Amino acid sequence: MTELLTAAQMRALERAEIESGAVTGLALMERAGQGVVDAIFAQWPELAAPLSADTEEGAAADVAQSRRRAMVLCGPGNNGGDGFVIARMLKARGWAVDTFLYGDPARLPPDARANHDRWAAENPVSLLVAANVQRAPRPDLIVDAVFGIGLTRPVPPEVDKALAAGGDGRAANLPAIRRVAVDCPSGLNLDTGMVQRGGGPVDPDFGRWPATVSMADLTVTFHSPKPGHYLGQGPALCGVLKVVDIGLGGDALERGMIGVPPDADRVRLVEPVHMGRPLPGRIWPGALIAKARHAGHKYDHGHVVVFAGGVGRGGAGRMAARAALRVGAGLVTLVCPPAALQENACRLDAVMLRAVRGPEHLGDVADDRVTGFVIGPGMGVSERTRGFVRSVLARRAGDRDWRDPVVVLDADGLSSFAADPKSLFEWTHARCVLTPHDGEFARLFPDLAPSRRGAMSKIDAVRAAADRAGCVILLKGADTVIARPGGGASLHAAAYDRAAPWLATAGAGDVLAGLIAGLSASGLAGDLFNVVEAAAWLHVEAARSFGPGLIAEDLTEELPKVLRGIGL
Ligand SMILES: NC(=O)C1=CN([C@@H]2O[C@H](COP(=O)(O)OP(=O)(O)OC[C@H]3O[C@@H](n4cnc5c(N)ncnc54)[C@H](O)[C@@H]3O)[C@@H](O)[C@H]2O)[C@@H](O)CC1
Ligand SMILES: [K+]
Repeated sequence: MTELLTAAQMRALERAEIESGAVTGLALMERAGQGVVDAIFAQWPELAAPLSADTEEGAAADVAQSRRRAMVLCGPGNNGGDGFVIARMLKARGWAVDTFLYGDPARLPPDARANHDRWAAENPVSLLVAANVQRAPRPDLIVDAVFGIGLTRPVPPEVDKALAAGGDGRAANLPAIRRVAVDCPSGLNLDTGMVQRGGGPVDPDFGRWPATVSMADLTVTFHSPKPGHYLGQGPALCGVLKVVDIGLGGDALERGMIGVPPDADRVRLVEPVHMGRPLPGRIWPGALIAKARHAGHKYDHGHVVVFAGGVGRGGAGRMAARAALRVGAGLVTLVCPPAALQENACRLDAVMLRAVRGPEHLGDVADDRVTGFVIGPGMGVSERTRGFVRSVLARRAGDRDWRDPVVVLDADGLSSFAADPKSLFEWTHARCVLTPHDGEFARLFPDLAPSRRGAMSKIDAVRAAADRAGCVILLKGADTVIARPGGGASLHAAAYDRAAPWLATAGAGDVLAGLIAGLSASGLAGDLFNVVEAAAWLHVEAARSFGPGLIAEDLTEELPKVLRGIGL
């Protein structure tokens, strides 16, 4: 899986490399600039040719001259330094380049200053304000090198206006201006994926500090992607994301990345990739699917018990149960209130069915061979639900360690504790997985909800929640974050070429809960955190495989195809 580095980790890596004498900051900046230029021509090969009046694009632009033109917008830090390298390289390829700088050249950091001075010795540099940008000739390409990982506060209105002025589509009949962002579209926080909304002065044109960022068509980042490329607004703003190698070390970073949970201070992207290379699916996530590796009795693959709601509310539980069975649990039992027995009996075959009156009767149906529970979907917010949750969480290790059942708590199993989350956390344990969506998360961890957590990233919020609950937490979303107590975290992004918009459908979360329970049910399953990662990946893979028109039931039925597709 790919390591995601925070701004601080990226800086530390760069500093260590420079201090070791392996490379200079100036050399890194040169490689960064080269990487962006290479990525531009890889993305838009047509830009490598001079603009010609013979082409449709050239005719539309009514070209006065055939030279391609770039507008390079530079900021006050090393991101701006990259911009001056890119300006020089494009000019060397025959481009006309207009450069703009926000801030005082004398205050640029040394490497950026060196590249600015080298450029400014032969070329004019204008102040980065909207009026100057608007006056400049229309470019083929805008390079946004204003702020990168060094962004510390909202983008000032004058810079925001200047950034917007560059791409305001002045002539609607002209071909689009391509926009490349260096490290990130300026204003995007790469630790959080958020565009900071300021509480600062009111600008007459923009109102309060603008919370907009000009979207890029292509974003080129260095060494490793950052969490903000995948979290929150990141994917919508970055366009296509390219990561370029600038020769920083860090091979050791992926130590132990397969089969073990991430280090406490690390975040990784859940994907079948190791050290930058694709992994065969049968190795990951295939190796975590016990049934694919070991023959055995149905009990060897675990027994999952899923709780269903009352009359007319059983669909969620049934979908979770079927998903658990499909993904490999040896047997699955749905338990429901007696009144709902007939309804469920009409809908189930391979999934077994038992009626249970209340928590005190749970022992009648769930013996110590039960290896996993799913509790919450469709159950309703009630004292009855709380009672079942407590009685399930109280069942700890049987005679064999692996019989220590995994408990997946979702939906009403979580919301039932909104009034007193602490009374849930007294019971949650290391074999427990909470799978809230944003609303359920806010109910259990109000101080960690987006509206209250301030500058804290979603990843750090889920880490704090996992510490508090003492168990694995998966916070659902297009940017799904998984964290465990102690700090290790993963991000699963249904974004870029893994976008899965059809997954935003009722019941999809119930299927995910079932997948987690089904995958972890076997005594041969891997570490629980890794299994949760695999479930999140398979869930999105099934959605992508089915495609448009997906509803939750389809996820489970698509799973065999996905499993075959990864080589099982
Ligand atoms: N760290 C690394 O390993 C490398 C970094 N490189 C480039 O350097 C960048 C990081 O450089 P820096 O750390 O200098 O950071 P930036 O260039 O992103 O920005 C820092 C500067 O912007 C100012 N600033 C931040 N937010 C502001 C705001 N809202 N309004 C006005 N000013 C604001 C800061 O005071 C500082 O002067 C990366 O994004 C990347 O483009 C590359 O050259 C290659 C290697
Ligand atoms: K930028």
